[in-house]
Amino acid sequence: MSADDLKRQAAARALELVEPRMRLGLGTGSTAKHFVELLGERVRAGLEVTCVATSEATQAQALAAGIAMTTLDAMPELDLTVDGADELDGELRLIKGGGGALLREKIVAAASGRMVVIADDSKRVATLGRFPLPIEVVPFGLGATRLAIARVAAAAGCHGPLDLRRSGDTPFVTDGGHVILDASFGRIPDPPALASTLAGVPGVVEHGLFIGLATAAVLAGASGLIEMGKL
Ligand SMILES: O=C(CO)[C@H](O)[C@H](O)COP(=O)(O)O
Repeated sequence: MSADDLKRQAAARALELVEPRMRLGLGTGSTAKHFVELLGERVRAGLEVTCVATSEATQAQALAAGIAMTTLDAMPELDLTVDGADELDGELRLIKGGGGALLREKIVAAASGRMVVIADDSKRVATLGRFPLPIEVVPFGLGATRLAIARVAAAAGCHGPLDLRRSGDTPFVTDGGHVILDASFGRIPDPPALASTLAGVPGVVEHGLFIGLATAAVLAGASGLIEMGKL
């Protein structure tokens, strides 16, 4: 079975959690894309839900699928968000932002009563950090912000290059107009400590550590689905 088949299986399981009239957050990335596709099928068959997207890409996909979309201004509380992840550990702590949507993803997850992660089981790790941690920063003062991040990260036991994410020849720009530094730490010994110290750096808009946000996960692997937390 391909990784894409596994992602779709995880998405299909999460779809079973959706009930009529729910307020949903829709994630970003290849796994979340399966969920939106499957949700669209249910909506076209008569299911009523209202959704908020975590990126312009997901917004466009959902609208094309016929899903009713709104904003967090009109609907500031959501019942359930379903999103992918780049890594998750045994405590449902995540690294997100591989697709560059971490800021909106975190805002939407924080506005949701539940956040369910869908992924193939390759995303499960014992210790976060193998996947480079995306850190969204404002372009102004990038050099100073990068240095400040390196200093606070080192104090939290994290060392490694902070690479400006590129899209071809130019820096990758997020939906919010910011840029991303991908931090190759290899291992993050204390994710909550790093999360809080990064949040205090001027110029850092958001980082991809999601701590205490995911309430459950569905991981699809060759031997079936593994569920973590309370679905
Ligand atoms: O955080 C994300 C986007 O910002 C994605 O959820 C994450 O990158 C996982 O993507 P995929 O499902 O394609 O593996």
